Amino acid sequence: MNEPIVKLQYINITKMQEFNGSHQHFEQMERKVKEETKAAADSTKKDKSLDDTEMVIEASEELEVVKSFDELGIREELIRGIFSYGFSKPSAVQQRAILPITKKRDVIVQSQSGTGKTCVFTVGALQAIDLQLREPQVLILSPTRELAEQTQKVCLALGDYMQVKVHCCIGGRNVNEDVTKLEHGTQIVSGTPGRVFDMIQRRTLKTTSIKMLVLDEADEMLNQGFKDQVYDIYRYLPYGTQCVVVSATLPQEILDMTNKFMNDPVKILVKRDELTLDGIKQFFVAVEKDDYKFETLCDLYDTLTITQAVIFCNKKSRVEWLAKQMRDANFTVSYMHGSMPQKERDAIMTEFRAGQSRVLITTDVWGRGLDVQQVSLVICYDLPQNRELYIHRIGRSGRFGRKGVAINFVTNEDVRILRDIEQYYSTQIDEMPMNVAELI
Ligand SMILES: Nc1ncnc2c1ncn2[C@@H]1O[C@H](COP(=O)(O)OP(=O)(O)OP(=O)(O)O)[C@@H](O)[C@H]1O
Repeated sequence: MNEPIVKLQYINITKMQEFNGSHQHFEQMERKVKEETKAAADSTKKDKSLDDTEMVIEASEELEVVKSFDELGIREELIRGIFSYGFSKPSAVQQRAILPITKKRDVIVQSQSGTGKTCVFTVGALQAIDLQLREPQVLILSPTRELAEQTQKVCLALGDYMQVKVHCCIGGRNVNEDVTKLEHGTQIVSGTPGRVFDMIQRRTLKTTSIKMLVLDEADEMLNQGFKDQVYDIYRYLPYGTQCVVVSATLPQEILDMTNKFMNDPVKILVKRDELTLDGIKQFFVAVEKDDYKFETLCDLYDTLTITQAVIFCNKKSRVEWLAKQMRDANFTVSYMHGSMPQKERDAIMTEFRAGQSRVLITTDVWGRGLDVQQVSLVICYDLPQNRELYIHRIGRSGRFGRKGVAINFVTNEDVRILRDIEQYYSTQIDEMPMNVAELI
């Protein structure tokens, strides 16, 4: 299908330009620099805008660019929620993608990791619901329980002034809790496909009033592991349900699949050679053999703890093994994977989000969507098993314009895989410099 592609390019506007070189503004500039230094030090502050980062977005049609949240035409209480959450200005993707969702169009939203896609669909969802109606009206599906929970929290925070009821419907939790919440006024459901489908089949989750389906991390949701479940759920939704599909990576075969359930969607896409962010520096360490990785990691421990770090392994058993090795060598690390009891997973997430643990060893259960702004270093102890995962893993650092560093441990056999990733995304992965700590 040949669709017109409108290319919108946003070039860096330097801070100096804002002041136009005028001496009268010197004091103002000095104040601004001071303010910015303070803001940079407070890395949890959420007032940065990705609008002044170079971004290339491709859209399937001319899109209105809405430069402020006020201009979106959304409900007053929602605007209040957005501002009190700390968002002052929409990012590039938010400026383009929220409006078509509020106009009830089907939308495919791709943008680099950490650029604010969650806000796009949560604002869309919160605007869509009828607050008088105490029934599920929006269903948001995510591939992991932690991500579904994070999304629920963002919905609740942005919808703080709307008295909205948002339920997180995920496996590993008591079914009775779902039953109570779903039967008592839930308006937005954020969940994982297995439990959501279970609740639909039990008729606990009523689908008759659902008007919007969001597939977050859509390429993962439409992959073999989840596809059938997602289609099963889709069959229960009312005809004409609006559909929003979101991810940092959307390979062509996934875009092709969306034709089956989307109606003339607005497509906001990013070319693969624009997908890696300049703010995330990518490196490799040549370790020759797998046996040498552990020592390399120990050498890097001080660097890991400068802020927070996530270390990715490809297998759960490997996560456990590595955590034990590190602990035996007297390093403090926490670890998490998908076969741990949910209570334990929750506790580890809470600890890591609070900064009480600084180094997390994990699998790709942590690869997608999870947002901890303090993470500035990602280590691929094992290289990821596909190209998409690489983008998602490194995107756990450098959130919303912050600096990030990704370090890949590469054995002789891995070199080819890393070069393939480098070529595929037209990006640069250099040998790790000695002063890597300074980049964090
Ligand atoms: N307009 C904004 N102003 C300030 N901070 C924002 C804004 N929008 C989003 N953020 C923050 O940016 C961070 C990244 O946002 P989010 O998790 O939505 O990214 P994402 O694009 O969904 O990433 P991923 O591809 O990894 O899922 C979050 O901490 C969020 O609170």
